[in-house]
Amino acid sequence: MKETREVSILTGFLGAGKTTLLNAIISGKAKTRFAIVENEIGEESIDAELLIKGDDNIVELNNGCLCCTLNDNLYDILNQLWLRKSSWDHLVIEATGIADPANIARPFLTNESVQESFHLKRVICVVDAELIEDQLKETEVAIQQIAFSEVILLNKSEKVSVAYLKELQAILKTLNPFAEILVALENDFKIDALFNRERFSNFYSNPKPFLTPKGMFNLMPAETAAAPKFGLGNSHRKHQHSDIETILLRYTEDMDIEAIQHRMMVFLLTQSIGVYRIKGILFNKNYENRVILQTVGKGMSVSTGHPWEEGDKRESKIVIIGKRLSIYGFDRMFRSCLENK
Ligand SMILES: Nc1nc2c(ncn2[C@@H]2O[C@H](COP(=O)(O)OP(=O)(O)OP(=O)(O)O)[C@@H](O)[C@H]2O)c(=O)[nH]1
Repeated sequence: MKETREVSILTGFLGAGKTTLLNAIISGKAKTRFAIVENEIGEESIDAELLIKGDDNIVELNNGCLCCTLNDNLYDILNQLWLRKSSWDHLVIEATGIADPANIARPFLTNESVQESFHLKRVICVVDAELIEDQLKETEVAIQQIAFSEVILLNKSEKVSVAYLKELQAILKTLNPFAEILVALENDFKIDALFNRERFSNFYSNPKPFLTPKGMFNLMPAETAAAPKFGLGNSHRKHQHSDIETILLRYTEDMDIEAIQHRMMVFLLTQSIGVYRIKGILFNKNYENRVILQTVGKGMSVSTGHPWEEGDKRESKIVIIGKRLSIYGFDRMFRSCLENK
């Protein structure tokens, strides 16, 4: 029998907890050797810096969202991974937070040569229990992600009441009655249960959401306007099939870590409408490690990242994802947090 490798696709809206789950998978299923494809919207990798480093084959794919540029890149990566298949057992593809997983799954469901070697076992959707209702109202892709998955992992459940959690499960069931819904409690991701579930054999490759309650979701039309370019090294991009855009800012000067936390707190409370996600790797020469700044909705976290090694390019990189973003405004805000500005 021909050798094959199993594949899981990890989907879920921006900030739901995909990378956090991936870290738990990598460290929790010690006997399985994972190959990981990390797809990011911006052209700069931030998530790879947030992953636990190990012997795993981690491939970063940051020159486009896999779901809209599908894509010689994925075929190249599958070929490369196949050549070194003796070093891994299971492939996990982490989609971007705004990807339609059906598009990523398509080659595994329709391309015979891919199917000969790679077996798509499941699509796992991580859901932010606190924010998903708003996300469902604002973006169609949040519905597509839930509708296409075999397993829905209701994450950040400690942030909502038990009664609301039940209500939420009923809403998710209307979007996808076939999926198994697991509730992650206090970072217990139920990894074995996640990996028990397999694809339904009769599931077609481009589903519409089931029984979407009429009038419940106000879906935004997609825009296709070209994004303006800004400055050296900074960029402003639009996802090809939605009005969600990305800004990347870089600074080589020392970032004042206290100042940026304070500034971000005020920003999140007063000005953050339309900003879904901010991820920053911050540099300050007085810190031996990278400082990781993240926001999801109005929540913010600051943590310690990997140490700076010799040869690393020492700079702060900040990615902002949302709608109708002003690169000038964000640049001004982050510049005001630089030391010796
Ligand atoms: N309170 C709480 N925070 C969590 C939980 N899981 C993840 N987070 C936090 O949520 C933020 C986003 O988590 P990520 O794992 O980076 O989310 P993601 O889905 O990979 O985000 P994108 O790459 O932007 O799509 C981080 O600050 C995490 O620490 C949880 O169960 N509870």
